[in-house]
Amino acid sequence: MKMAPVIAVVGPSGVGKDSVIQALLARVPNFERVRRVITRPHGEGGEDFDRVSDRMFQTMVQDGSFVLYWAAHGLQYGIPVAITEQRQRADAVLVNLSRAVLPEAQKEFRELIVISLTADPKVLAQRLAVRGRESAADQARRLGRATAALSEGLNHVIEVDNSGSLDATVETILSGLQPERAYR
Ligand SMILES: Nc1ncnc2c1ncn2[C@@H]1O[C@H](COP(=O)(O)OP(=O)(O)O)[C@@H](O)[C@H]1O
Ligand SMILES: O=P(O)(O)OC[C@H]1O[C@H](OP(=O)(O)OP(=O)(O)O)[C@H](O)[C@@H]1O
Repeated sequence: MKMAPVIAVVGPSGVGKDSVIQALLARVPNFERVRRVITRPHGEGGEDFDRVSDRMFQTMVQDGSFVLYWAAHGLQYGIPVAITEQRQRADAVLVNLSRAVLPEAQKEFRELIVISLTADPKVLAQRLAVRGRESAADQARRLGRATAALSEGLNHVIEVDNSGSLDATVETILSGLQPERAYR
């Protein structure tokens, strides 16, 4: 049975994970993205996700609705089991993950490609301010996690600096993926 790779896009808040995922989807026909389940408060938008209460999230954990879940920024995030069906039909499945869950994700998905985005700290601060999803205090807290290092033992990591244009980043990623598969 076909089981396409999972491409985890990771990096600090404001680095451009969602923008890069969207740009890759626009560029490559048979990539899909995972719709995450998040306990994000009403009024805070973001990518296309399923908003649930803390209580509903706990029920979903108990019901086995997630292949992976974690807590960050005072929120809970879950990756639904439907990711398996996506992997059966797509050429790759893109997902925004916490850097902290990558070892677990590699165990779970087996074929995991990590795109680790970086950007100059000043650029990060400016992008969070422009995005304006969180309060200034929350933005500052998010910037505090900016330097978290990736775990050892990840099989396939592509590090890309997204301080420049999104187009340049997407080209770099596509060339990085190129050796194994023809995505263009
Ligand atoms: N290469 C880029 N150049 C300029 N602005 C960018 C770039 N990548 C992302 N942005 C902008 O930075 C902000 C944060 O991007 P986002 O994709 O939400 O990051 P993340 O998901 O990592 O928090 C958004 O306003 C987005 O439009
Ligand atoms: O452990 P870390 O690698 O620091 O990641 C922590 C969380 O930050 C991101 O969330 P989210 O997409 O809600 O926030 P962001 O857009 O501000 O990065 C990411 O998806 C994780 O859930």
